Amino acid sequence: MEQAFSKEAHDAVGQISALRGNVVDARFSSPLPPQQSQLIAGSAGSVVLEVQTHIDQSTVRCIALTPTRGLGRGMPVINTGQPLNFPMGEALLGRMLNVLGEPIDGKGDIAASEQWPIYRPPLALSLRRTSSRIFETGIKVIDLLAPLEFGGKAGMFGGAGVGKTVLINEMIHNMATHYQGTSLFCGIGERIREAEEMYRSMQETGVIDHAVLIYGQMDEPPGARFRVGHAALSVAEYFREVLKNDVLLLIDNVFRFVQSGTEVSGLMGRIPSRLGYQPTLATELAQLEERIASSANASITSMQAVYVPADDLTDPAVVHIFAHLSASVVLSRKRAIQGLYPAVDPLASYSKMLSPGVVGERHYRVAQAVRNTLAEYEELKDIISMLGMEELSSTDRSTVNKARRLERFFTQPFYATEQFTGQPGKIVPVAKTIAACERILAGEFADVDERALYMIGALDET
Ligand SMILES: Nc1ncnc2c1ncn2[C@@H]1O[C@H](COP(=O)(O)OP(=O)(O)OP(=O)(O)O)[C@@H](O)[C@H]1O
Repeated sequence: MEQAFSKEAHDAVGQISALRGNVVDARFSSPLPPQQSQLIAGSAGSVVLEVQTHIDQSTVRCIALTPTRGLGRGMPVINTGQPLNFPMGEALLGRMLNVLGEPIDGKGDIAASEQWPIYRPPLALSLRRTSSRIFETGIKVIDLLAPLEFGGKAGMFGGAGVGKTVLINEMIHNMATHYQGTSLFCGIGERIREAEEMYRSMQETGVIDHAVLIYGQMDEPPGARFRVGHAALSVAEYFREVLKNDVLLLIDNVFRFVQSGTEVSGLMGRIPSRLGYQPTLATELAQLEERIASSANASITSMQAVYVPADDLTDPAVVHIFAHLSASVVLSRKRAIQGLYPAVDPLASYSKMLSPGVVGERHYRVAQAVRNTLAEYEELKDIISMLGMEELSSTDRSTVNKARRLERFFTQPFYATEQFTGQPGKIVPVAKTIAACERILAGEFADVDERALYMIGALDET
């Protein structure tokens, strides 16, 4: 039976009874620490453990949040009597922390105003607020075909190396110019180098003054990667509820959260479910995603990179993530290979905001026409590859002509890639994108070389 955290249990000392890598069993003679309790062990309490299950009347099984080097059987374990806590306060701004709330930017201690547990119940439905505002990104293809919801959850889906991280970095950059709230970046299980790069680029653009970065990267134990998302959510909730700031929560990468859950589940000896995923996948994901919500005080808008294993959009983890989002931007390898960056697949991407009531009649009409043209082109591709363009009717030829120009117009130079493309980034207001697409659809550029539309910003720059 689940017990509550209690003060009496505080400082109760147990003993390590078994140790297998990141899994530690500890025996207590006093009441067992409840699930999610934080235990400390090792010299100077350097090893942090979290209780996962009770395996019998006197033993708990824990997962380590820090490396377990130096631990051994018979060593003492101290029950802190509480779950993992994270420092909160304005002092977090401009800082980079790990899952335990320790600074990792070498800038000294953080003067926190209070400590919050990393697990908090999701906001009650009656307290949630939704809006039908659009979160404009300045990226043409996203704003037109998969507009993001202000206070909603958006996903950037893609296989390895198709541009998810670049896209998230670009959004961080674009927001610096027009977003007033706090940015919270949560790195889960990605490369350590990426954390460094992001910190540096945020310093350069000045975004860092309004940002908090929290990392559990690929070199950390699965327990740390599994819990870092919850720590970031508590910080987001603190900024929303206490400081009443709008929060932009960027997560790179949510798939790694699911994956760390799989590792933890395997370590705990649970029998895997479909494709080796943990049987608790849906619950674990919902516990994280459901906390991302907006209240009357302020909003949390989230953008999440989602790695798609083997480019398979039917992977169970990916399918579960899709279900939580109000906008899904799908990146395609085919487009990336053609150099059509950002490699957004216009037909697979989706947003529930794309309705006339939200974006307006004109935007909706243009987006539908663009989609139809691109879908027709997709269907004609087989015929073209077998018989050539000459065999197409003049109407079909005109469709292909427009679709190819639209595809090129949807490419866009990014600030995030400026160093290696040598091309300065461009932000395009959605109104200009709509007007440009109308002109392309009307056939105004039929005789213009399609390359003239490649990697430009707005049309008036050509
Ligand atoms: N908008 C873009 N413009 C030009 N090149 C790009 C763009 N987006 C991505 N690329 C190229 O693709 C590479 C991989 O991008 P990125 O690191 O964002 O991929 P990813 O999907 O996050 O990969 P991973 O899953 O491995 O983390 C970049 O280093 C760059 O060469």
